[in-house]
This record gives sequence, structure tokens and C-alpha cells, in this order.
Amino acid sequence: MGKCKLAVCQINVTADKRFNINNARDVVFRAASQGAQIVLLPEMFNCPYETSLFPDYAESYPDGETVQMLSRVAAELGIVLVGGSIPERDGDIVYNTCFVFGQQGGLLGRHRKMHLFDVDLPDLNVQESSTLGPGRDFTVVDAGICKIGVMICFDVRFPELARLLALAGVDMLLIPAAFNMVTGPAHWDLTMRMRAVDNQVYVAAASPARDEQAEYVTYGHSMVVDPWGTVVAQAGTGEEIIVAEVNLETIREVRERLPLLAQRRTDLYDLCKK
Ligand SMILES: O=C(O)CCC(=O)C(=O)O
Repeated sequence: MGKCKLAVCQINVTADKRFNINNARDVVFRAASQGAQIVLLPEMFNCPYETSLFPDYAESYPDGETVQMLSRVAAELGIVLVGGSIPERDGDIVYNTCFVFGQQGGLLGRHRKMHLFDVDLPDLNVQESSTLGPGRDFTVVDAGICKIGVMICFDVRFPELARLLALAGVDMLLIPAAFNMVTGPAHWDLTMRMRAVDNQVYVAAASPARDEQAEYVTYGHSMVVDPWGTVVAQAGTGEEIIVAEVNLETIREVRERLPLLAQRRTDLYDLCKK
């Protein structure tokens, strides 16, 4: 069973789309120079996280400048690039989409955020569905060295999705995300670690760096969690690359000693039968 190096890039995101694209490119180069074979970028890395701005920053596949950059950089560096997310326009609908490119620059997968972040909390009202449409497809990417399941931010709160991806055989859940100063301190570590423990997979989440002046202040603290739930790497709040080794043997060992997936009582779980 194999090992690989995963880099999670916590990057600055500004109102300047061109800056964001160039900065992401530079940071991915730095991550690859540290030996990373798989590189993960944050949610909405080419656009401030403001629902009203998503349509203005949106672009289409394959002609958009951000996706073109991601494909070129993946090929140039010979890495698997899990390109965070960007607003993607398809006809009349804008999606919150993660494009994954392979070592030759080809598209390996595309995840459109399934669960839109519509919440009304004290000090936080976000209605993604005011400008975005929800995705419908599960995204499992065969990256050669390992199988990757992709979820975007709020998707992580739905254990069903992570479980379906685990049952489909993924070794890691890669999550472009942008928690905030209300839900981040309360739930970021807990949720990421829980999805790893539930499913005995690696979990990595990439956040934009924190900008205190932004309308939506992101939490930061990008992290990598191993299948035992241990946080093996974690960023602070500024721009930072964290690198971790992913060891597929660790997944096998944890599952052998604590066989959660095998001990599920699927014979009892169908409530409709009662
Ligand atoms: O689930 C959360 O607390 C944050 C979700 C979020 O920020 C998002 O989905 O963009």
C-alpha cells in the first residue's frame, strides 16, 4: 500500500480576481517544491466569499481563466490539483464547483457543492441559494496513488455524504471550505475530525486565509486529520502551506483494529421496513 504527500494551501483571497489566480498559482508551485503530489486549494479562492459577487466572478469550463490556470499548473508540476472551488457558470445557473486536474492536466473530476449554505444564525446570515444552484453528483476521483472524495464546506456537515464516499472506497475526503468566525470556533475541528473518525479515512480541509476587513471573515485553521482522528497538520490564520504524509497502510490498520465499517448493522437500518 502506498504513501503520498498532500499539501493544503491556505491562501489570501482579495477582490482582485487576477491577483487571486496568480497568487494561487504561486502557492501551488511552492507546495509542489515541498514534494507534494496532491495539492488542495480553498473554497471560492478566486472570489471574495460574498453570495452577491458569485455571478460576477463566475466562469465556464473549459474556457475560464481560473480552470485554464489549474489545468496548466497541474500538468507543469505533474501533480493532482484539487482546485478549491470557484463560481462556475453553466447556462443560467452558477454552481460552487471544485475542479480536479491530473498529472497531465486533464479533468479528473468536478464537484458541484450539493448542500448550499443557507443559514440564519446570530451574527451570520448567508443564503447561498440566492445566487447558486445545488450540485447533484457524488464526486470520487481516482488519483492513481489513492481515491479522493470531494465535498465542499457545508457538505461536510452531512455525514451521509461522507459515508457514501467512504463506501465507494475513497481514502481521503478533500474539502475546500470557508468556515467563519461564528461556526468555525464551534464546529470546524469537531466536524473535520468526526468525518475522519466515522469513516476511517484521511480528511483535509483548506480555508482561505483570514482577512479581518472582509465582509465574511473566514476562520482559517486549514487542517489534515488522519483516520484515527488525530490532527496531523494545522495552519494558523494567515497564508500558509501545510504538508502531511498520507499513508494508506494507516487506513488499513485502523479499520482492521476497529472494524466500524464491517460492523454496521445494515440489516437493521432500513426504517421503512418497520
Ligand atoms: O458549515 C459551516 O459552518 C460553514 C459553511 C460554509 O461556510 C460554506 O458552506 O461555505
